[in-house]
Amino acid sequence: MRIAMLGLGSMNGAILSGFLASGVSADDVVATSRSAASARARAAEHGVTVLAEEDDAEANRRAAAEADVVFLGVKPHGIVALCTEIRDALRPEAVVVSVAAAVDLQMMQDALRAGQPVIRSMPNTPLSVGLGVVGLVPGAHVTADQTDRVKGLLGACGAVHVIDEAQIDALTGISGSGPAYAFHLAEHMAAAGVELGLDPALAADLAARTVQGAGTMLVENHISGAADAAALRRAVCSPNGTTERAIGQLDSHGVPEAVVAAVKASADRAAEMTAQLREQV
Ligand SMILES: NC(=O)c1ccc[n+]([C@@H]2O[C@H](COP(=O)([O-])OP(=O)(O)OC[C@H]3O[C@@H](n4cnc5c(N)ncnc54)[C@H](O)[C@@H]3O)[C@@H](O)[C@H]2O)c1
Ligand code: PRO
Repeated sequence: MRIAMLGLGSMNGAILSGFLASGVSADDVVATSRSAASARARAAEHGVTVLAEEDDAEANRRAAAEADVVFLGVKPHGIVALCTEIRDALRPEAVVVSVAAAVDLQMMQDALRAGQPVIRSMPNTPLSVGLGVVGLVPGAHVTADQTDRVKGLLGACGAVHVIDEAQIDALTGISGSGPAYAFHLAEHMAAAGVELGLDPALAADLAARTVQGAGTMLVENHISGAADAAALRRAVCSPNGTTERAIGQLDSHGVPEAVVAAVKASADRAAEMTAQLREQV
């Protein structure tokens, strides 16, 4: 299966790292970027061909023309223009997969040739280490076989959920944006350790491995059905112990409400962006 990755920034770069680690051959991937300098840097980093728009105005069309699956990894406001740009270069059976927030299937289908298969996705950056989460919304012209092929590709680097388009903003609020919430937590746990006198490198290591361990334990218990997040949290809290005091601080500082507000804000922003993009097309 030949793969094109148009726009090799944070998200498409993370997906590409996941693909290569899961056994996709670098020879089967052609990527594009805007500048020649970033194309060289990304090619050296991943060992794949990266064409630069700066060198070749046809870079995206060339990469798309050969591909069975085309990942669109540019910012949301650039997706429709990119669809229009590659429209006539795509093979009719090539599956276009957008990773962009807010750009709905209709906007992409309208910009591509009639009948072109399109999948809207919401991935997250831990795909780079094989622990991603992806929401997939197959468009009207996608066959079950094409969905399975994309699901198989992404499923080798994370958990894939096929969902309705109406659910994608909520999924974005949890798993699309969510890695940033976990990084934010680790960032501030480490900063507190430094305030308490720890060496910054030690504090960062403690925070990172604690988030990793808690995450792995949570997923294992979730899969087996043995315990949910609340039960695992309670198991760390000895009565009148250190953690109970700490969780009391999180609760009295409004952290549970803040997390709910954060997830909703991400979902609401996605919907707001969709409305703005619809006004522009
Ligand atoms: N970063 C995340 O965690 C994340 C998660 C889920 C979805 N997304 C989605 O991924 C998309 C990209 O976000 P990102 O964070 O990777 O941004 P980014 O800025 O890191 O990457 C975008 C890349 O596209 C390149 N680019 C722009 N126009 C181009 C063109 N015409 N041809 C070729 N390359 C072009 C840019 O140079 C840049 O490298 C967005 O639509 C976003 O909604 C991002
Ligand atoms: N990053 C993108 C954003 O912040 C989409 C989800 C994660 O808009």
